[in-house]
Parts: sequence; C-alpha cells; structure tokens
Amino acid sequence: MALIDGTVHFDPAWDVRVTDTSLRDGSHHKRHQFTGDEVRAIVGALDASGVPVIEVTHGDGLGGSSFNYGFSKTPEQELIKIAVDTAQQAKIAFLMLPGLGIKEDIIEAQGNGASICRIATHCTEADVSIQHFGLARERGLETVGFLMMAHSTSPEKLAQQARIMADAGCQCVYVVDSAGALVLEQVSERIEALVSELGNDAQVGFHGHENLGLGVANSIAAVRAGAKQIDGSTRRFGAGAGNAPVEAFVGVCDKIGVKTGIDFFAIADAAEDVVRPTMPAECLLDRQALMMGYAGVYSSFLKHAERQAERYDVSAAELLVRAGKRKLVGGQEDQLIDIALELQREAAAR
Ligand SMILES: CC[C@H](O)CC(=O)C(=O)O
Ligand SMILES: [Mn+2]
Repeated sequence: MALIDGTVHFDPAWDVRVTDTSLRDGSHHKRHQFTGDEVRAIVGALDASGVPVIEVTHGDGLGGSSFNYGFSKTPEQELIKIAVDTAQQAKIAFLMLPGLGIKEDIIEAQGNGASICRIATHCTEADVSIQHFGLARERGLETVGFLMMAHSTSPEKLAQQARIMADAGCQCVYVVDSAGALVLEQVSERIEALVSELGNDAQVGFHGHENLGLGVANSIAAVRAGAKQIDGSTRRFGAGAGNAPVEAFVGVCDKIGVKTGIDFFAIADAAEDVVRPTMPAECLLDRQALMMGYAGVYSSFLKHAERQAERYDVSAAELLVRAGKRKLVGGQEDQLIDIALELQREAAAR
C-alpha cells in the first residue's frame, strides 16, 4: 500500500493544495516556446503569492519536445532548473507520460531539483505507470498520478485504475478532465469513488479545463467531494480554453472558507502583470474550445487541429467534433490529419 507520508508537501494550514500548471499545460497554448526569463518571472510571481506547487515541463511532459508534439524553444530540463533556482518556497513538479518520457528523464529532472513527479496515463491504462511510480518513490520523489480523459469512463472503473496507481506508489491520484467535458455531479461522483477506494492510501486530486466554462465550479465540486489537491493555471494559461484560473479559484475558496495558503490579491496581480504579458493571446472559450468540451476531445488537440484545418482548408470545429466521435486519445494526434482529409474529400464530392 502506498501510504501518504512525510514526503507529501501538505501544510496543516491548508484545506487543499493548489498546483499551478501554467508552465506545463500553458506550454500547449504557447506552442512550447517558453524562455528562461519567462519561467523566472512567472515562478517568481507565483511563489511570492504563496502557490505551493508549480509544474514546469513541455506541454506533453518530459520528452515531449519532438516533431510530433512540437519542439521546445528552451530545453525543459533547463526550465526546470531555472524554476527550482527561482522558487523560495514552492516545490517544482514535472509531468511525464510513460513512453514519451523515460525513466532517465525522471532522474534528470530530480537532479535539476524538481521534487514532485506527476505521471499521466489514459484513464483505463494506469498499469503502464507502475514501474515509473516505483522508481520515483525509491528515489524519494513525491508522486502524483493523472488519469486523463476521465469523462470517458465510469466512476467505478476510474476508481479501479486509481487503485493500480496507489498500489504502485502514487500518493495522490487525479481525476483529469482533459477535455473539459465533465459537468459538476460527474466530477463529484468520480472524486467520491476515488476517495472511497483509496481511503488513507492516497489523496485525490482534480485537474479541470474551461471548455464548457466550468473549471472553477468543477474544482469546487471536487473539493466538496473530498479532493485535497487541485490544479489550475493562472490566467487560465492552458490547453483548449485553458485550465481553471488559479486566481478565481483562490477568490472563491476565500469566500467559502476553504484555505489554500495563496494570497488572492497577489495572485490577481501576478495574473495581470506577469502571466498575461507572456501569453501569445488569452485562452478563449471560442467555438473550437466549446466543441472540445461538448464532444469530449483532449484539450491539447486544439493547436494540432487548427494547424490541420488550415492546411487542408476545412473547419477546425467540425474536425474536433469528429475527433470526439472517434474517441481519440492522447498520442493519436496524427488521426486529425485523417479526419481533415475526410472532410476535404467530402467537400470536394459536394
Ligand atoms: C499531454 C498531457 C496532457 O496535456 C495532460 C493534461 O494536462 C490533461 O490531460 O489535461
Ligand atoms: Mn490539462
């Protein structure tokens, strides 16, 4: 059994621990073009606001910098090191998807000072993470598991997958609403199922996207159902319409008496004065993002879909709806090209 022990960074003064993922999920929106100076500025501002955990990696995790997913402007290990050197109190986390990243990447990230290892799998494939959790725990890293595309399976099946992660050494299993498709009760049901399965063996977390405009509301539903860790991105800097905005989440938590340890006014200033200037544009809840939430499409497909829609002169929104019908999962980005060609053929036949 994986017990929650002293390696979990959780201050007794908090009700919930917030992880800011603008420097990882936001990397999708920035097409992985963060510079060292931007990371230094954002980590400095978030750290000063009291954000306890900051995730820094290529949008697709360690090893994501590639032709398929997009090359990083600055090597992610260099960005991790800058983040570690900048943070005074925040812990630096990294994400890895087994197969894309490898065990040596975990060791290198730890060597660069990161202390929280987050391992993501599709929500029905937790078993591919077992050896990575084992390695991370052996090396004294704190561990978090991501069950992605959590809308696409039942609460019961998700809880069984969470058990696989916890038994492998995961200390907090996240319900990851990669598509921003879950609606309130659907979040609560999934969190409750994991809390009941894991008991004291591991905490439960929630990672939301804004594609249906529910990032903060869903995160609050998660907290009320027993989640102890919540992800967000300052200024919603994330894939699709972005993640639950940390500054709004903190404001709501203050109002309902949920303690996060983050200063609302400082994080609101960081969002406006430091994070927004590094963003290529605001993360929009536009037609494409809405289609992703509605059809259940992985948020990180947005930029890939837009590129293929432009290349083949087809509608990005329609492309995304079809990706939802095909139930594509992360790693199947190339099928967006098939769909674009299908739409092009249909248009030519009309
Ligand atoms: C490619 C990894 C992915 O972006 C992880 C994540 O944030 C999600 O599934 O929402
Ligand atoms: Mn995400």
